[in-house]
Amino acid sequence: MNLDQATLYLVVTVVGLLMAFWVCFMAWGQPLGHALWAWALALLAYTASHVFFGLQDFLPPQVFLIGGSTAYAVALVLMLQAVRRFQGVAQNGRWYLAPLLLVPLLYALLAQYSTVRVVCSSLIYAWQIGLILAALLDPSQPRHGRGRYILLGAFGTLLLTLLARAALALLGLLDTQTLAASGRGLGPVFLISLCAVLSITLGFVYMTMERAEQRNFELAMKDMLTGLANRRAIGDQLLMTVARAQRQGQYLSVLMLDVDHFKRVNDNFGHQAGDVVLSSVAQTLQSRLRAQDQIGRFGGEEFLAILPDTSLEGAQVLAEALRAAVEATPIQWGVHSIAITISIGVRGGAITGADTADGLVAAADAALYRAKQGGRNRVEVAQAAASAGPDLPPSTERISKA
Ligand SMILES: Nc1nc2c(ncn2[C@@H]2O[C@H](COP(=O)(O)OP(=O)(O)OP(=O)(O)O)[C@@H](O)[C@H]2O)c(=O)[nH]1
Repeated sequence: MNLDQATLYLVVTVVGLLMAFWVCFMAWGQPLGHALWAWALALLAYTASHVFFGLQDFLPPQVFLIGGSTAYAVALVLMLQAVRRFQGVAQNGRWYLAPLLLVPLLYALLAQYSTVRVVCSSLIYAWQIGLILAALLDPSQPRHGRGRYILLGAFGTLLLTLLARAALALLGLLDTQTLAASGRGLGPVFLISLCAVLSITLGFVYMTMERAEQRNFELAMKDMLTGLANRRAIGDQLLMTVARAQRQGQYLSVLMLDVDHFKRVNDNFGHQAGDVVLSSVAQTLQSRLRAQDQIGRFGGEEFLAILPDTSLEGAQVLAEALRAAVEATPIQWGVHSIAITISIGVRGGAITGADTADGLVAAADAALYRAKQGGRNRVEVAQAAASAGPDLPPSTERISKA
């Protein structure tokens, strides 16, 4: 492919600088350790490598080849760092920095062996990209997100291009002498490299935005202390589940759970201990629910569990199991073992068209109230009339007003 080299390098340089500028713009206001800053630096190094090659008519061959190749290795090191910073994980060992030494040495020491240099440099870059791909495929990291797939595709293409370059050079199908003397003939490689760098930058920015969106969603819907759904999220969930149960004529049970004498925990051991107790109780409860069940923090030390397709008897058995599990799991706080119990109100069974989310919660709440009155650490079932409301607690519109 005959491409005007000067134009190509100019395009790559301008596009590289523009992308670096936009990534800096997005990173503005973030701490310097933020992944976007590392990515912006990577783009600058990538651009610098093409500036070196673009100045090939004005620089001695050794200078533009060593400078350009080393800057490219720097760009890949920084991209790996950016991915690891994004993941909040440190890269193991220091081996990933080796190309910063190997590449210039390769070009300085093996000046006359152009084929060896092209093959070795391609393999070194391919190894660097392999490290980035391994980081992206790290099983300890979340495996979803379209940005990650864009990065995998683009880095994968780049890796195959470099391996093909090494293979062609080895087979004598690439004129490495001309490459070494002038850098000419690199056109197709740089064109693919430009497309790949555009794609991976798009993928990286997209990945960052996806995570910001996910964090915002979690902030809006999750209780930060316990990690459970917050009141709004569990309320929304209940509205949807009630509508579905009514449509499909299914059972639906609701549990209202409240930690007994929680104020004493705060008073005796401090607020921090109270927080630990709450998150530990939340974990115990959640670990005993089925996948289809939902639980959320409804108030200070109060939890709401939604049990779709569950009869009253089933809900009673589960409530008793939850009560026993919390009682059997004292919470360690320094040298203290804090014994915790919960009281549970159950509203279970068939749902009619007249039932509402507020009504179910109010009925479970009334049953909880009786469990507290009855001595705590017990399960009480809502009476049939409870949802009509004779002995309901003051606020009976706890979902629709949430
Ligand atoms: N540590 C901590 N305490 C909380 C949190 N939210 C609410 N509380 C406290 O929970 C306590 C609830 O006290 P009460 O409503 O009297 O209930 P209780 O002591 O559990 O008594 P019963 O429910 O009647 O058994 C209050 O002291 C609140 O300050 C929280 O997020 N962290």
